[in-house]
Formats: sequence, structure tokens, C-alpha cells
Amino acid sequence: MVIININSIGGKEVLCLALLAVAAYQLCTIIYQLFLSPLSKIPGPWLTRITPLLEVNALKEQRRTRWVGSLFAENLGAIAVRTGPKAVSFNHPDAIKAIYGHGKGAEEFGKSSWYDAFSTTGESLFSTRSKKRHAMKRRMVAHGFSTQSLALFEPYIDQMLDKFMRKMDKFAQTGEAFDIYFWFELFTMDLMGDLALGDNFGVVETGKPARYSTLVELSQRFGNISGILPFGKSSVSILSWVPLPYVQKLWKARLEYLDYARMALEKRFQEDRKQVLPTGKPRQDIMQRFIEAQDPETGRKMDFPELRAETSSLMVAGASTGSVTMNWMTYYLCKNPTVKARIINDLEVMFPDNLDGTKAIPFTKLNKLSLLESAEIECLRLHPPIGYAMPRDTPSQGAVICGVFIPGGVAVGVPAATIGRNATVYKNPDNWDPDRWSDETADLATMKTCFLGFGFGTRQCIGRNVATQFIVKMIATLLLRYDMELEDPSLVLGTKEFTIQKPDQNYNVILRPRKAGRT
Ligand code: HEM
Repeated sequence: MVIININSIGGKEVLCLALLAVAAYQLCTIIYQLFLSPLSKIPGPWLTRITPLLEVNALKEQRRTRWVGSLFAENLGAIAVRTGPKAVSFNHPDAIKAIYGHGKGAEEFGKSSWYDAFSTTGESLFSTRSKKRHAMKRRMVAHGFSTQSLALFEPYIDQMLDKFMRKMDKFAQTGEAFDIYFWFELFTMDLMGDLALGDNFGVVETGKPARYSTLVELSQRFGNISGILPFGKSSVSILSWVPLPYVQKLWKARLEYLDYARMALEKRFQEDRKQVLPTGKPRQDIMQRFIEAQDPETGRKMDFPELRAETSSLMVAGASTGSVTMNWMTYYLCKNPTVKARIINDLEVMFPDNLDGTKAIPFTKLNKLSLLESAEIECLRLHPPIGYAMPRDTPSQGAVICGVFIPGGVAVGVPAATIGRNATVYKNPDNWDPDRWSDETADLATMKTCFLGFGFGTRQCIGRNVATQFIVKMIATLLLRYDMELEDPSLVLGTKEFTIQKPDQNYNVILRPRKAGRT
């Protein structure tokens, strides 16, 4: 037996022993993760078993959604793939209900630490991980997104659409080819500024992008990277200390972007919030809804830092997601003239006194035009702006998802972009076919479950109706007002992933004033 005389051990030996113990622990952990963990049986590159680096790299190279898709393509028929030491993506309808559903079991899955990166001056409705706080927040603001509130937001949309269409008229008069997606970006930036920050940026008017758009994009990227780091709530601070110029650029953008919300809110409070609309009603935008929001149970209202976090989060949630969707609708309608003609015909029947699209189109009528909404859903199925899995943590005791046991504390999710093209759910999944959503022979219930464009379950998009409202109003007005075609009819548009998935190239459309009944 070896007897160690503790008194004879010096400082150096203690340090060596400690280092040896750490190294041995690390080695055992790596061996466990590589070969013994239940997760090691899930297909995926072996490196994902021990490091998140592959995912971070895919994120940095702006191809994270495609990378996850390629893992499923390499492992044909796999229900789940490994994307990191503690991250698994699923591609099965049952996984959606298990992970995001309202069921008893699913209630145990909470948003993962990725969301901490999106908490800024406070936790927002989107970023909070606490189910209790989320339920309270959602209760507080639910009224702000009701049908009644949608009607209050409509004058802002109509005003902005009017400004936008005046610019389009100029293009239509000359027939000059132009980049319509660029203009959609300006439109949603200004509109969301109006709705969430209480004022627009004037970018539709000037035709020049706002610095704020760049700030949103860069600070989203910062959030995304820190969300993957394994330091929980400290990830944001730790990343902000990394002295790499790229990281520092993102961090500064995040600070500047948050400052904007502070200034907008301060201005709103100073101005007594009584800006009056042309309709004579006091200003009633989303920001106002959040300012007035009150927990019906406790009477609690949001304080300034929380409001600041909410309003800046809304800009991220609603601006680019909306413009990207308008872009796909334009692209696919131009590529599918028969569907386009059917929608125009429906619009002409519905709005006989507005055949040239010069009057505002009321959403209360438009939302009955199911083909137009199916066209929007079909775009979001094929090109969800948020394509990768929205991560949820498995409960501490672990969970069996689609027959696969996942230990506790693992981030699981279903990528919208992958399940949206799952051939067992959608016939000819790569085809853009809005009629699939009214095909009574199809399993519509499963198709709807697998449509994750707006998320699923308790955390699904609260702004879905607002988004649909301004998107379909935009497209309906464009279709009534102009003949619209792609400059290059053979264009094949793909996606490039910034934080959200955007078109991979610039392209032009040509507008001409439309003669009614000529479709
Ligand atoms: C086409 C446009 C839009 C798309 C594709 C979209 C997509 C999504 C998705 C996928 C989620 C779920 C995220 C998750 O599970 O973590 C979400 C949540 C959310 N969205 Fe949207 N969104 C859009 C427009 C909007 C708009 C216009 C607003 C605000 C007016 C908005 C506000 C929110 C908020 C606050 C949440 C968090 C909800 C919660 O956790 O309770 N979104 N959105």
C-alpha cells in the first residue's frame, strides 16, 4: 500500500495533482460523451458530441439552417440529429407536440439558455424563460394583439402603404426595373418603427436604409452567437469581453440598438403620448398597448427597462420577418401567373369599387380571401425566416421524444425549415402550391401542426395576425394596382442566412399600371 505523507507534498505537487484531476475528469467526460451517453447514439458528426464548434462555425458562415438540413439529408430517415454536445434537432410531427405542445408532458419543456442572450434591459415576452413570467406577460399584452387592436393599428399600415405606393407609382410610370425587396425592407422598418417605437425612421420617404436596420441585424448576430455559448446568463457578458474586432463590432451595435429604444420611449413619455391621428383618435400603436398593459390578476404594469426590452425585441421580431415574407410572395406569384390571376380575380370581385388599388383595402374583408393567406403560409413553409430549431430544454428527468430518450437539460427542437419540407407530411414538398392548404384529401391537421413559420404552442408568435395583416394588405394592393413581373423570369432565388433567412441575391421586378379585368 502506498502511503502519502501529506506534510511532504509541496505547492508544485498540489498544483500538478489538481491539474491531473481536472485532465482526468475532462477525459472521462469526453469518453462518456463520445461513446456512453444516450445522446451518442443519435446520428451527427462525431465532433458535435464534444463541442458546439461546428454549429458556431455554421452560424458564423451564415448557413446554420442549411447545415442542420444537410445532417438530416446525410442520415436519411433519421428522426433526430445531433447538432451539439447538448443539442438535438428532430424532424417528426410527433416531436412538435412533445416539445412545443400544450400537453401535460410538453409543459415541462422550457425555453433553453439560448434565449438569455435576447434578454437585454429586461426579459421580454420573447426571451423570458420563466413559464410563470411568460404566462403573466402574455396575459398582460394579449389584448394588444386582439382583433380590436388590429383595427387600431390599421391606419398606420394604410398611411405607410400610401407612402410606399407613391414610390412604386414612380417605378411603374417609367417601367424601370428595381429591387422591390429593398423597398419592402424600408417599409417594414418604418411600419414597425411606427407600431413598436412610436415613430418611423422616414426611410420609405428618403429611399435610404436606416442605420437602425444594420444595428438590428448585428445585435441579432451577437445574440445568436452568445446563445450558443455554454455560460448561461453570463454568456452575453463573457462574449462582450472577447477582444476580437468582429465581436466588438456586434457588441457595440447591440448597445446602440438598445439606446435607440430608450430614446424612443423617453420621447414618448415626454410627449404625453397624445399624438393624434388624422382619424382624430389618440395614437394607439403596439407601444401604447405595452405601456398600458396591466396584469388582470395583480394590476402590475411594466417598468421602463422592461418596456425598453419589449419594444426593441418587437423590432427584431416583426421587421425583417415581414419583408422577407413579402419578398417570397412577390417571387412565387410572379413565377405562378395562374395563382396570381386567381387572386387578382378574387380581389376584383371582393373590391369592385377599388379595381386600381388606390383606396385602402380593409383587412376585415381581405382576411376572408383564403388563397392569398394560403400563399403567405406556403411561402413561410418553404422559407421560414427562422429556419433552425427554436430550442427547448428537456426536463431534469429527461424525456422520450418519438421513441428517443433524451437526458435532462438538453436543448431540443424542430427546425421549421426541415419539417416544412418533410415528404411524409407534404406531398411534393419542394413545390410552392398554396392549394395544398385547401386539399380535403390531405392530412391538413398534421400539415398545420408541422407548419412552424410562426412557431407552435404557448410561445408561438403573438404578432402573427399583425404580420398577416400588413403582408396581405401590401400584396393585395400591389396586385390590384400594378402588373408585376420579374425582370429575369428564369430567376431562381435561394436563401442566405443572416440571423434570419433572407433572399440570396438581389433581383429586380418591373411594375406597370394595371388595367382592371386584363388578367
Ligand atoms: C412574417 C412575420 C413573422 C414571423 C415569420 C414570425 C415568427 C415567429 C416565431 C417563429 C416565433 C416563435 C419563436 C419561439 O418559439 O421562440 C415568434 C414569436 C414572437 N413574435 Fe413573431 N414573427 C413574425 C412577425 C411578428 C410581428 C409583426 C410581431 C410584433 C408585432 C412579432 C412578435 C413576436 C413575439 C413578441 C414573439 C414571442 C411570443 C412569446 O414568446 O409569447 N412577430 N415569431
